Amino acid sequence: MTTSTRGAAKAPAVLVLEDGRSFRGRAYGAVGETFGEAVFSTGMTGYQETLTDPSYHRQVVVMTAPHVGNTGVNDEDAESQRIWVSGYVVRDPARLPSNWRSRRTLDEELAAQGVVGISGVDTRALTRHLRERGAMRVGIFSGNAIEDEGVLLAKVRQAPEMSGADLSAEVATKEAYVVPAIGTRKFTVAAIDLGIKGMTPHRMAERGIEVHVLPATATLDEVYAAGPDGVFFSNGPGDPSTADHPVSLMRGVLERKTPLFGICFGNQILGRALGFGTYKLKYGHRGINQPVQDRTTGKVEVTAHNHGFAVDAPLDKPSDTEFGRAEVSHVCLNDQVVEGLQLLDRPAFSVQYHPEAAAGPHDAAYLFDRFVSLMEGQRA
Ligand SMILES: NC(=O)CC[C@H](N)C(=O)O
Repeated sequence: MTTSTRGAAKAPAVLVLEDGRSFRGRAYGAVGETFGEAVFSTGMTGYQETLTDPSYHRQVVVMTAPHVGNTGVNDEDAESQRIWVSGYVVRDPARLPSNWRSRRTLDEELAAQGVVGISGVDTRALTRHLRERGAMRVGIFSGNAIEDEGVLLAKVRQAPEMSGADLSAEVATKEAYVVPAIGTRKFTVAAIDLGIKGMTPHRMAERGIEVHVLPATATLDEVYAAGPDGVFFSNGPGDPSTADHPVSLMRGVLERKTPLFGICFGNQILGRALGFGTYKLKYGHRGINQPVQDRTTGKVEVTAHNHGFAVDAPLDKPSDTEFGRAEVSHVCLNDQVVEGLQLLDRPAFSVQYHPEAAAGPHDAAYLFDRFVSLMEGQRA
């Protein structure tokens, strides 16, 4: 669908939203056409981690930071083997990246991986539009892909929606693999890969955890084959209302009372496993500066987010669920969205945001320590 052309940064490009609004600019990265859900990220740094986060599969990411690409692309910061965003929208790309770790320009990297982008867009105007109208489908067209806007709009309206999309299996590992503990191995964790970011097993390994990363399709027997002290459910793309297999897998883990931790998609899956609903946010939370309150301590942390869906659970009091009492442990202070869940009668909790902090502030690193405490508690 896309053709990558080196040095074609000057080709004209157009971005067309499904409600008919369009923005003109220049090609950035590959030249061709692409579609996805238009979402915006407010992170001022960490574009390489964003681009390679599998949770962005089928999304066209709009950067509110006006300058992107300043530190180029290095060989250390990718969160997975490839770029997952389906398109990239920036205002003013760096003409000359500068960083001691930089190996190539972002423009070159996007082109090499066939990712169609657009530059020269008033990304703040586009973001305000998405905030008012909500996340929606979008197409980016450049070079020969540019046609009459009515034709382009019809193509955008034929692209698949994010609601109802079941995407984990498209991004997750096909084969199980092990991330060894750093130093002495203290615990073994089975991590269900629904689109896991590389930093997540690393944060566990730093705490003496040997992480057995398993495909999204893993069975309960496969989960327990590693003899895990705990089970982890990762972040991932798509609509949590479609994640029936991970939900039933998690219910099996909850029944056995094995310590359980979930991040982002994993939080939505815990919500569903407990009988709560999930819903689509108007435009989601994406960036590295979202204020969240840990209601168990009252502390506020500044956190990294990337979610378009959320759990619908009562904030005011614990709920009685099939697995005992559950409460909302964390809440976003911008909009009161549920950002964490915990069970009061079993060793299980999850957060909607990203304590692995890649990119982002490290305020929430304590959550990995909480997981370790749960596993220690189970041994005592
Ligand atoms: N980062 C994630 O795990 C995202 C979860 C889910 N796909 C959402 O958009 O809400």
